[in-house]
Amino acid sequence: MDIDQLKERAGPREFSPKDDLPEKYRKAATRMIQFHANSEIMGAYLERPFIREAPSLDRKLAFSAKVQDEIGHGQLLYRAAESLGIKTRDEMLDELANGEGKFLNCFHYPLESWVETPMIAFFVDGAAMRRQATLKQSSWEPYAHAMDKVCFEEGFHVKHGEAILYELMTGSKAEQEKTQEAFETWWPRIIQFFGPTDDKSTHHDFSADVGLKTMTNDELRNAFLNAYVPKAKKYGLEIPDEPRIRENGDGTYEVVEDDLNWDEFFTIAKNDYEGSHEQIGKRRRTQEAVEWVRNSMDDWEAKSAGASPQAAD
Ligand SMILES: CC(C)(COP(=O)(O)OP(=O)(O)OC[C@H]1O[C@@H](n2cnc3c(N)ncnc32)[C@H](O)[C@@H]1OP(=O)(O)O)[C@@H](O)C(=O)NCCC(=O)NCCSC(=O)Cc1ccccc1
Repeated sequence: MDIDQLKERAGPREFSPKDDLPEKYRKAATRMIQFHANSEIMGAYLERPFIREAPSLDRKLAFSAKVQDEIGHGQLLYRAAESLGIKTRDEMLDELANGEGKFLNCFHYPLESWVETPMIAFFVDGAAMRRQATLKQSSWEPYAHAMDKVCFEEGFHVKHGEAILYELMTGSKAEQEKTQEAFETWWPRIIQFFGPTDDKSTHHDFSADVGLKTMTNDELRNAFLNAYVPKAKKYGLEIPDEPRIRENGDGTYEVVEDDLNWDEFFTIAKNDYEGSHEQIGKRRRTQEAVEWVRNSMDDWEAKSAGASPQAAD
């Protein structure tokens, strides 16, 4: 199939490994799904310390389950990317560890205190849900299929983050003030979650033409603002003055996109931000620390393949 035929056929869950697809499509889908898989893993690394630091047993259990879910999503997505035949899962994991793998802007910043946890577990997860719900209609079937499980679990994550936000915003005055401070720091990054403005999005048009993406970055950003500005207010958070958010008079919102720091965003998108090196370094060290496990498994597999059936038993 050539690109024009593919564009004509493109639709929800239309393509799978049994189709003979042009390399341009397979590369574009790999770039997008690899980015997604990397983001799941790097998000889990930020949240992992809170398994220990959470203030109660229930919260520790919930964080433990969430981190495991996110790592599971990453693995599922590497498989969905691998099925395009461009890169193996191991190659993608190596790229993440050596700084070539790209991932979500929000996960290049440190997450240092408990009051910050709902910024990821409620707002970033809520933003992720918005986008992922649309990706259930993606044209690469293994990706759309993975989204069924990811969205199901992500729904619980958002509720978990919302419960923490509620607890903090109905807690002591100090907790409320610190949560507001965390919100002011994270809010612009969360708005940038949806990627560059449509006029600066280099990949959107092709991805939309071949059915990988179904909504633009700005459409999703606005849909998120419409749902989450009221939610933030409901819990007593004040929307910061910058970036300016316009209320359109019909219950919808828009951000003044020029108020956002796009230079910082694009530095992050290239893994060149100071925090990027720190987060990637953590991932690399963990991958190196368990190299012996991978090597033992490879040895075992090689030995099993060489052994007679009786010997393998
Ligand atoms: C929307 C976009 C991410 C980007 O649109 P496209 O049309 O593909 O690109 P576009 O031309 O608009 O951009 C130009 C350049 O800018 C890059 N860039 C863009 N945005 C970002 C960004 N935010 N951060 C950093 N870089 C960004 C982009 O890669 C490109 O760079 P390149 O030229 O390749 O070097 C799309 O790929 C997509 O839908 N991906 C699938 C969903 C997905 O990945 N979700 C992940 C979150 S899952 C999660 O959080 C779950 C969780 C929650 C809590 C805890 C743990 C886990």
